[in-house]
Amino acid sequence: MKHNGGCKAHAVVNNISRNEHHSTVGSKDPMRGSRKVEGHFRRQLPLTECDDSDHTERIPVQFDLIYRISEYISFFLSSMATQGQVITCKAAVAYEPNKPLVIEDVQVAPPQAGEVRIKILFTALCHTDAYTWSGKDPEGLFPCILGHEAAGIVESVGEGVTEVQPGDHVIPCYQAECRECKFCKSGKTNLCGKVRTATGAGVMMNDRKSRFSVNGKPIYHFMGTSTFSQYTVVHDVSVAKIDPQAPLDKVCLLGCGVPTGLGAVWNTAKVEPGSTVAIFGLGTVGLAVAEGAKSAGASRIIGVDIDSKKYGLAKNFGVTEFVNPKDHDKPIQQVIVDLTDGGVDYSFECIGNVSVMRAALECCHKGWGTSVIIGVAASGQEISTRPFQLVTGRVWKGTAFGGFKSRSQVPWLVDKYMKKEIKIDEYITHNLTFGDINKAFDLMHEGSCLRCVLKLHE
Ligand SMILES: NC(=O)C1=CN([C@@H]2O[C@H](COP(=O)(O)OP(=O)(O)OC[C@H]3O[C@@H](n4cnc5c(N)ncnc54)[C@H](O)[C@@H]3O)[C@@H](O)[C@H]2O)C=CC1
Ligand SMILES: N[C@@H](CCC(=O)N[C@@H](CSC=O)C(=O)NCC(=O)O)C(=O)O
Ligand SMILES: [Zn+2]
Ligand SMILES: [Zn+2]
Repeated sequence: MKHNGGCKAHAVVNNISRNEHHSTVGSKDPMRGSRKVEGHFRRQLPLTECDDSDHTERIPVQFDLIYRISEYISFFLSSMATQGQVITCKAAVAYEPNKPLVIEDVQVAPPQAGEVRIKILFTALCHTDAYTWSGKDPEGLFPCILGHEAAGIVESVGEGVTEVQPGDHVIPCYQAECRECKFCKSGKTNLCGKVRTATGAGVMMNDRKSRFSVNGKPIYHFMGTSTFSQYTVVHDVSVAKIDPQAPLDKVCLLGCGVPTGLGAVWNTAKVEPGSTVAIFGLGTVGLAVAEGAKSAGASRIIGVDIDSKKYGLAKNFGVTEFVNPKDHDKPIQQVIVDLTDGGVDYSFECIGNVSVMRAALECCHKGWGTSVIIGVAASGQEISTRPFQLVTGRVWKGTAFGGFKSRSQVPWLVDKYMKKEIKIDEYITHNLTFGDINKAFDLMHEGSCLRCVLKLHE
């Protein structure tokens, strides 16, 4: 007799089926159906139908456990062979601003004290990677290995690392959390000061040197993560250990864009039920703001984008109305003020355009409206408005990683995804292999691409 969905084992079967289905959407994965001992492939095991007897109901659970143990042993043995050694692997090197990334053999040194070497299995591309690659980031250094939205497995750890070990499934976090510095202890911010000077300078804290090189020439790290590499080295305070059952080809998105949008609403703005919200820019970050606002009970969620095609998609994330500034002669802030009886309660800038940041502030309601800057603007750009806008009660804020404390809260976000309480799959519009990374950047500039996930190992 076929299962009817009521048993515990069936829940596991459903979970596996769901992940298997989504992992293949839009993908021509030659590994599909194989038993590759890595991340989400574990889910692609053939499952026998379960029936109502206790015996057959337990089969998928036991199978899953056995597979997890064998996966762990296999990974442990392979990492024994590489621990303490330089690993030569493929990485995408950005040699100069805007010049195509070059996939080549890179030497990755072993982790030193307080460092973790991670085998990156999947990485997505974020607009900030393109921003730094464009040469407009004042902290941008070349040659470097970009990438900061990824998931992988710990290969080896340096001296003194206690919170992760080889085999752990992890998400590298560009925003560290040491729990000891004055930022971490303040309880007022998710920013951490422990390794920030090093990550901004493209090196590791210990010796202020890079762990990456090509034929002896150092290559800079980026954002303390450098996930466009099959192996990377990060500080231990920048590693979130996650549920090993989570599909790494999905939860890699929890390294940046999705938490940023959700957290901007939940942590930074603290949107209340019934609030009105305007979102400028409906890319992944803006759509995650919409998702967060919907879950917070916002009554109206107005999406603003110069690409009208975004509206159809945005409705699925909670956007209730859409405005294209190109359809109006009036300034966009005036359009929104007129639509909302004096302005919205909260607005979010998710583009990185300083003129739009001004509009986002000025479309907020007098007396209490709060605008949150999320977008990253180019070097030399500055924001401006009449101080009267603030004198009359509007509040201007900004957010990094949505105010989430990375090591503590990324695992919580993974659990929320596993419980289907937050979306991830819906943001993934494209899946490509690592060799197609330059094509993935081209796609990013097309309106139809939200997130493109790259598979780093065949
Ligand atoms: N503060 C933080 O922690 C983070 C900031 N970011 C930044 O957030 C921004 C958004 O990132 P993504 O969603 O990945 O980018 P995206 O490029 O996918 O989305 C931007 C959207 O803005 C729209 N747009 C462009 N110009 C516009 C204008 N003048 N008016 C209205 N809409 C306009 C585009 O059509 C697009 O839909 C970027 O600047 C990125 O660097 C990203 C992640 C974290
Ligand atoms: N390097 C840039 C600033 C880039 C920036 O603002 N980064 C965001 C994250 S963007 C992710 O996609 C951030 O969290 N900033 C806080 C931080 O400590 O870096 C510049 O110098 O302008
Ligand atoms: Zn990002
Ligand atoms: Zn800290």
